[in-house]
Amino acid sequence: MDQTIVLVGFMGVGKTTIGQALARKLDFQFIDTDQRIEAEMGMQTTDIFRVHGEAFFRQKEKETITQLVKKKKTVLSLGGGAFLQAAIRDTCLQDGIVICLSLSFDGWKERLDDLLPTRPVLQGKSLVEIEELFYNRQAIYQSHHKKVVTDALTPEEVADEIIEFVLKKN
Ligand SMILES: Nc1ncnc2c1ncn2[C@@H]1O[C@H](COP(=O)(O)OP(=O)(O)O)[C@@H](O)[C@H]1O
Ligand SMILES: O=C(O)C1=C[C@@H](OP(=O)(O)O)[C@@H](O)[C@H](O)C1
Ligand SMILES: [Mg+2]
Repeated sequence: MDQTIVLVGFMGVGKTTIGQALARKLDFQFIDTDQRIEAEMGMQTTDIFRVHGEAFFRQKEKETITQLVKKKKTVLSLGGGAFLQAAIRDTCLQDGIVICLSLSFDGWKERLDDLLPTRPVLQGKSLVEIEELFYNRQAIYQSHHKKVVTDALTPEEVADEIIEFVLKKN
């Protein structure tokens, strides 16, 4: 099993945290596409959105993911908006094993205060608007090979469930 494992799901669900645990357990390279874009631009995501705009970020996201998904023995954690683009969904489903991380809105709400400062998409929105975004976004995450509900699991346990799936699949 050497295919790239792609983690998708709404912001704050745990893609970056679980991706790191998963890569360590599999001895795969870990790449977070937001961190990759931030390093390349020398700016935080929030500043990229503010200075260059969301369309610019989405274009960078597409270029970055299209290239990285071709790698082997890699865990690729995407940003929560990446699957808005059909081209990203298609390339990830074709070249990678796509794992959708899912969390209830009640569970997610507990993380809101931690997420607000670093997630530009949440800024200036009321809780009702955020809840609407949470549910509206769910449709794009239905493109996957496997879904893991993470509410009652630690990052390590989620990683173990993903490993069980990918080993069975191959
Ligand atoms: N399974 C989990 N249980 C509890 N907290 C978690 C879990 N996964 C992630 N977190 C916490 O949720 C927050 C967002 O995690 P992060 O990995 O940045 O999400 P994402 O990359 O999907 O936006 C962090 O504070 C992280 O520690
Ligand atoms: O959902 C989104 O549109 C975004 C999610 C973020 O990543 P996380 O899902 O890792 O928070 C990051 O890519 C950017 O702030 C936009
Ligand atoms: Mg992340």
